Amino acid sequence: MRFAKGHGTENDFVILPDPDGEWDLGAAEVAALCDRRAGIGGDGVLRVVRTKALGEPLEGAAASALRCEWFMDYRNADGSIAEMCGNGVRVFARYLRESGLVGDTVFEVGTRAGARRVTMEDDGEVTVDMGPVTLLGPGSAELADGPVRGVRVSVGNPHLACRVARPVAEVDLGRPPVLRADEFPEGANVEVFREVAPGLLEMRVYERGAAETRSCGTGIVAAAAAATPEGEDAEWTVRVPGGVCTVVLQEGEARLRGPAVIVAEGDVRLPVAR
Ligand SMILES: N[C@@H](CCC[C@H](N)C(=O)O)C(=O)O
Repeated sequence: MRFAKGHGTENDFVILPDPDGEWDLGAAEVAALCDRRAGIGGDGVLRVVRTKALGEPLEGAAASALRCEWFMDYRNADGSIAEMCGNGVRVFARYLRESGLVGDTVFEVGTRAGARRVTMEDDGEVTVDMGPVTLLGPGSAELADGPVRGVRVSVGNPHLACRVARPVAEVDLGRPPVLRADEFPEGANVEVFREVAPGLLEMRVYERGAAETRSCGTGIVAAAAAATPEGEDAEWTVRVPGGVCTVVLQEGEARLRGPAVIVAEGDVRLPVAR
């Protein structure tokens, strides 16, 4: 099967073109592809499928995706399904453009969180209209080095964004955060962030379905929203281990801008032997 590999601020993905929905991709296959020793390696898989060939109902928040030609079928490295990926959707857009599947510089991509408009910028970056960002009240988690408190945020997918007083490099993200089931029945991505200067955040993330990653676009938006006084608009630059993105928060919605590159293309055997 053909594949490509790409990343956005080093949040890296295996891209599987499956325009007509011929692959029934199971969790074990996704995990094998994302394995960094026995597979290709990645924080997740982006299956590139025509929305009409997806083969699953798109209802509720996902329904607006029905108007999009292309759908980003996102899988975490452990094979679980996620609603949205802010770095992934930029990489997905880059792949659609580079492979000639889309000719426009502004277009929409279908996701399980709904249609997301992407803009290919002249400087090589990609901007995504991330849709509504919803603050859901306080939440908490137990990290390897102690408890943290934060804000529960939905960016289409669930987050706990925690402001910390110390440099984020000092936080131990070596073990999966323990979350409360009543706060996060579907699990969550956990961000720790610190305001290092006005308008500048540093952030690290432990992703649901993966582990600590070098970046998380929806997590960057969640941290920016948690750092902003409620009800206000704001613009943030967010520094993560894999690079830098910017977030504009306006009237309860977010726009995320950052790099997205394709680094390799080739053939992979499915199933990947482990
Ligand atoms: N890395 C992504 C988020 C991927 C999904 C996440 N792990 C989840 O399960 O919600 C991003 O850039 O947003």
